[in-house]
Amino acid sequence: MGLGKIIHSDKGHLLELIDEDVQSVNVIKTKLREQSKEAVPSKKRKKNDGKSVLDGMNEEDFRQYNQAKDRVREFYKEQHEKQTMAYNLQARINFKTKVRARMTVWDALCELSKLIDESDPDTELSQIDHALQTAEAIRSDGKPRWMQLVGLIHDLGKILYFFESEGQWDVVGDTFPIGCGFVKENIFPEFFQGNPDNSHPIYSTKLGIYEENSGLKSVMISWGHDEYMYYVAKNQSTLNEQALAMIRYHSFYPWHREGAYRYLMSENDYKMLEAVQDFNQYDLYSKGLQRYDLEKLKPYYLELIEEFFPQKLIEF
Ligand SMILES: O[C@H]1[C@H](O)[C@@H](O)[C@H](O)[C@@H](O)[C@H]1O
Ligand SMILES: [Fe+2]
Repeated sequence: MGLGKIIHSDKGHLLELIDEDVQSVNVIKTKLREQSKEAVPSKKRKKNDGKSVLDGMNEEDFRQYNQAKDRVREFYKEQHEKQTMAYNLQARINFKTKVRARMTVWDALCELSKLIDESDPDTELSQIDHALQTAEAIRSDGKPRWMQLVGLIHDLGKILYFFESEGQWDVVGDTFPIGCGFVKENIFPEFFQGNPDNSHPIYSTKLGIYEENSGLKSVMISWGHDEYMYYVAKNQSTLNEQALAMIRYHSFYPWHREGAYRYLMSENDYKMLEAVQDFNQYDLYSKGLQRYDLEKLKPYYLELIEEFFPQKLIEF
């Protein structure tokens, strides 16, 4: 066992050949998690009204950034330093002025099998596994079909990595607002010291370029898979407002988990917050669950995609 088959190149972690090695690492990790669950009775995930496949997952087994590997720290140093207003404006211009690919949602999802997220301390599986785990957890809990689809595609924007990203720092990781002061509720807040916006006369103030409670709709959130996929889905699917909020804000942990940036929120954002928090449990705690067989699940999810994406070929 080892990471011999993961290629570390300037393109980041590419998963080559088969990912059997990675699978076995994850099997061991899951077993260890289960053992430690038995040994130490600790903070179990809060339950909803009914039973959930996530019941019993241990919150403290996830997002332990103080124990995270160097790759995660290094990732966030780069991300926090390079996500500037100037970069974000340019990224949006690039996005709007061209179509990177025309393909089906399913084919795009399959691309994710080549990507391991460097920013994530909780999974070393490829992103297609994570997509299926999230969608299947939502489906097993009997949630609506639109939410199952969100589970499947919430991280689909990570294909940006194969088009025109500068690395993983402008694709993955937790997100935060640009154009106003960075706050301590972000992970590794100390790394913002190296961001030029941190000493900008306006961007470094609490509200920055925004008006109090003017709503997250008008807030620029750091560019990456969430913003990108939000625009793709908003323009080309019939997904509802909650679904689009789940896609846009699911990595905005300082907001949905740590309670920060309330001063930017509108009334309506509180409704969105509830939806995003509901979604987050599936996104985060399903990482400890089993892997699924893509081919077996394909017919179910093809139908689901068709239901909400009227065109077969999507402009990415
Ligand atoms: O939504 C998640 C979350 O923010 C994780 O912390 C991050 O590592 C992933 O890249 C992202 O997809
Ligand atoms: Fe994500």
